[in-house]
Amino acid sequence: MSEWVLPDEVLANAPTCTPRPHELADLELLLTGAYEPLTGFLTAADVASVVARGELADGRPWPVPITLDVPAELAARLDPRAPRDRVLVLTDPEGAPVAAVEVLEITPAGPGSARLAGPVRRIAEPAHGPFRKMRTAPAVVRASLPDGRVLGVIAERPLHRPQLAQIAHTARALNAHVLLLLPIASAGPGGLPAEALVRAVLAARDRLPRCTVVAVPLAPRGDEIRDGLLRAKIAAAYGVTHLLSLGGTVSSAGVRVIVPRELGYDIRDGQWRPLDDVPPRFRRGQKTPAEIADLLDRGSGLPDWHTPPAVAAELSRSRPPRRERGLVVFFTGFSGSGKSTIARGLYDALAETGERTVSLLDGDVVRRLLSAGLTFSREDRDLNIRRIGYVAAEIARHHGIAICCPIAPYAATRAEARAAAEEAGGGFVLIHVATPLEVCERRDRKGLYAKARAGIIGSFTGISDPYETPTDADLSVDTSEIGVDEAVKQVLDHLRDEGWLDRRGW
Ligand SMILES: Nc1ncnc2c1ncn2[C@@H]1O[C@H](COP(=O)(O)OS(=O)(=O)O)[C@@H](OP(=O)(O)O)[C@H]1O
Ligand SMILES: Nc1ncnc2c1ncn2[C@@H]1O[C@H](COP(=O)(O)OP(=O)(O)O)[C@@H](O)[C@H]1O
Repeated sequence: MSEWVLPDEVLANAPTCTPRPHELADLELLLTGAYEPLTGFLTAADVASVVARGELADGRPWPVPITLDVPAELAARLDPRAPRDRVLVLTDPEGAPVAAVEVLEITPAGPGSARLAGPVRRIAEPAHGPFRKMRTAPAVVRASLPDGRVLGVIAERPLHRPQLAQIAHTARALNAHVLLLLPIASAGPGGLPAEALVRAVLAARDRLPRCTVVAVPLAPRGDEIRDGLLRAKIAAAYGVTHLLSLGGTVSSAGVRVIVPRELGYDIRDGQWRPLDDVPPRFRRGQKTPAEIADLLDRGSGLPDWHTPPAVAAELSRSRPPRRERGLVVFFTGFSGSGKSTIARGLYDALAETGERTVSLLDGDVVRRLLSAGLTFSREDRDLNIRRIGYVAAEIARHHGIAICCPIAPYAATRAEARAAAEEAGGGFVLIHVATPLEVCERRDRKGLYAKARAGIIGSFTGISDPYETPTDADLSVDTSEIGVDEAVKQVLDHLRDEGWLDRRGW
């Protein structure tokens, strides 16, 4: 790492900041040497050069900008020209100091934000984070590897039988030691939490050749090619000579990339072998991630021929069947469209079966208690929906069903409610009660449309205030030509079809 030495009083008086999760992950990779040759966050010249040419300003190849953005008012307290006033202490989310950055450059980075560049130095070993003992530094890993070839495998998804066969075959063919790299910085594809991914991969360990396992705080940045190059660079830092590509793009950056042949399951003898070697009528293919997710959601279990039972058990523990998971049923639509009426019908049906605990976050009750005092301005409507979304997500976290029926006119806030439920491990079913405005206005149960037309009440949804029609509704119900029972039935059928409820009738 860097050579500079800081007096304690400089550190003690330095401002502090908790970087965002992906910046903390980058920080750890900088500190452990996994980002060799980088020693700190990149300067603007380096960033421009990396973006334009995939190399640092001095010409050394580097695929991805590694940057640190902080609030502008914090940056204003730093002076890159004054050695005693240019140190920023970086803390973990609990506020414990982890590292110091010697800020040599400050550039604007969008409204209210500044980008800092400069070398980093470790202050204390990080104390928290799952699988900490597996986060061995690259130099330590390299020293522990046997001589000869090292086959790197970046396990971004759980390892099923075909991948296990590919790893075993390639390791044998190359006569290589296997180094399994487990990305742990963010949830994996399909929302599988990083800890669950690690458990699922480790559940297959007895089916792997002898191997070294390392957890790496590596998160994708969304650019497949550059992400692939970064993965290869990091793998090389850990001592990998050959990298097995298991689906994600892996580009060569000093290591040989092996793209294995696709395998098929041969039902004649229960072996996985190259697809072309198995006649189609005896062949079963690998399941796609979407098919695997669907089997788990329905609670059907993953078949033994495809997935070792220990891996399947770990996966169904982290992604239980939908009928056991929490759920938010979120109705949206104009006033008078039928949201509350259908929601109450759904509530009664679920209460009758006793299958799940159900909470109805009734619009009137919400506005009287949870959101008392809020108006119908955009800000207050958004806050109202955020509060509903928060409570509903907590209900889902504890495996209950929450039924919500606000107008929720803005797509972005509905998306926030969906994200909150999913983050809590629950499902989110958005039901657009798509009854046309004219029908709602004709019903005018509370006389509010008449008042809105007369201008007695302002900002009325559909009349003098916007309603963003959902483009992401899971179900749409128009109540203008069906009765209440039929509307409730459509919702129940959908929830049953999608596996959220038992098929048992009532
Ligand atoms: N300006 C204005 N715009 C829309 N609605 C109004 C307004 N003023 C009062 N009401 C009554 O409040 C109910 C909507 O409240 P919500 O909490 O569902 O609205 S929002 O989701 O926060 O937009 C809604 O009740 P429902 O008919 O049950 O939807 C209206 O009766
Ligand atoms: N199929 C249907 N589903 C729901 N409500 C219906 C249906 N057909 C007619 N209605 C009537 O429409 C009105 C809907 O009002 P409400 O449920 O309070 O709407 P919202 O909660 O969307 O404001 C009620 O008077 C209800 O009886």
